[in-house]
Amino acid sequence: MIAFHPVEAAFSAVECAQLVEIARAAPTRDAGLVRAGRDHNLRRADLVWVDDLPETDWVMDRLIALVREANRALFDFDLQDFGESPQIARYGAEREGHFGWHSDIGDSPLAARRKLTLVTQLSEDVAYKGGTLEVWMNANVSTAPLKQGTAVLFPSFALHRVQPVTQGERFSLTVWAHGPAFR
Ligand SMILES: O=C(O)CCC(=O)C(=O)O
Ligand SMILES: [Fe+2]
Repeated sequence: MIAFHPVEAAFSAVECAQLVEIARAAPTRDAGLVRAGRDHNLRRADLVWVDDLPETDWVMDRLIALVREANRALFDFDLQDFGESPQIARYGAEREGHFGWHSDIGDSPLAARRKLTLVTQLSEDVAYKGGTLEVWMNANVSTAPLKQGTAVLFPSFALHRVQPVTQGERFSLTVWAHGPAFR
């Protein structure tokens, strides 16, 4: 089983910058978790849902193509739909934005069907300190490349975390692909 799969230049630098600007202009929600209730010790981030943002249809098209290709080449999961809006998260140093160890599979009917997670680095690596995304599988913890525009895909059941941002701010774009239970 593959721990995670990086895809370089999933989005161009110009596209990443554009998404960050659109997200900045939108009203944010405090990060909720897959289970109802908010635990700021577990996650501190500002969230916007891409479906709520203007002129972002191309984003979903790109994400679908990326997931399709990686799934065909590597994971071979039975995926059926993208039932949730992609999200853009901002982790800021002003409150040590972070996300502790978690799996993306949750209790709600939608979160329970998550099978593949894709996360794209929208910020330049020099824009922040800390903020590394780490994925724990097969007894190894792997760090996602920091390069702007690089995406990583991993099974949604894999434990992962975002280390606290200690300087600057980090933006990421996350989407989940859904399907029937593993069997
Ligand atoms: O921002 C990230 O790098 C990861 C986001 C994440 O794990 C999530 O939204 O479930
Ligand atoms: Fe996650």
